[in-house]
Amino acid sequence: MSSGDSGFTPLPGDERLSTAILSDSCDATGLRDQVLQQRLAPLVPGTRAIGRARTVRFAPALEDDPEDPYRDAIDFIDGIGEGQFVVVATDRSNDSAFWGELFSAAALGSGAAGVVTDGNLRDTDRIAALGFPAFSASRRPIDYRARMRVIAHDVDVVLGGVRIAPGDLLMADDDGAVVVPREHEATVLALARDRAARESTVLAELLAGESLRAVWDRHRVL
Ligand SMILES: O=C([O-])CC(=O)C(=O)O
Ligand SMILES: [Mg+2]
Repeated sequence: MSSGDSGFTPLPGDERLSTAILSDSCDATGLRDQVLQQRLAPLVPGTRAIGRARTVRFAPALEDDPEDPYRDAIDFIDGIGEGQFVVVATDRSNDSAFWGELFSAAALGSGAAGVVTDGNLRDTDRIAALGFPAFSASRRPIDYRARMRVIAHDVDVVLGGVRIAPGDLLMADDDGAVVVPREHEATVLALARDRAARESTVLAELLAGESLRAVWDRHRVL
């Protein structure tokens, strides 16, 4: 996908979608390995984000270009479009942070859905204050210059053992993150939307005092 491709536009009711519902819907489609094995936690509990993956890969590097040390990251971030979910793949690096307040501000200004990384974030209190949805393995305040560098963007990456292609649908919340390959998106989303609606009914019936057995037998959804 090029940086200009459109993002994901949620429909009314999509606020009921969750990673659990999308995961169940992937399972029902025969896609049983779409949930990242590593839980990349939101900076702010309760954060959820859904969007199209826009990928970037980092690898170790002991040198940088003192003239323009952030060139590749700047080029990547300036190409972010509405509804894109930034995916920063680092091979689980703890060598540096990869994303902070100012990258978040730029992404937010471009209408990005959020960022997820198997590495570290920094400026975390400030990212939280911006309200930018951010999910990471951990946090560390150290700059990536002359430690790590961008080696590619808009390529397939692997995060938490799951392959993510540019343009795949990605959702993250408190439970973890799920990747829906683009070619299966229509099927999985239709199942997920139906499931979300049925779960709302089930929830209401359970809260009204009906037995789990009666509700399960009627709706076959949990
Ligand atoms: O980790 C970085 O170099 C990026 C950073 O500080 C920011 O976005 O404010
Ligand atoms: Mg910063």
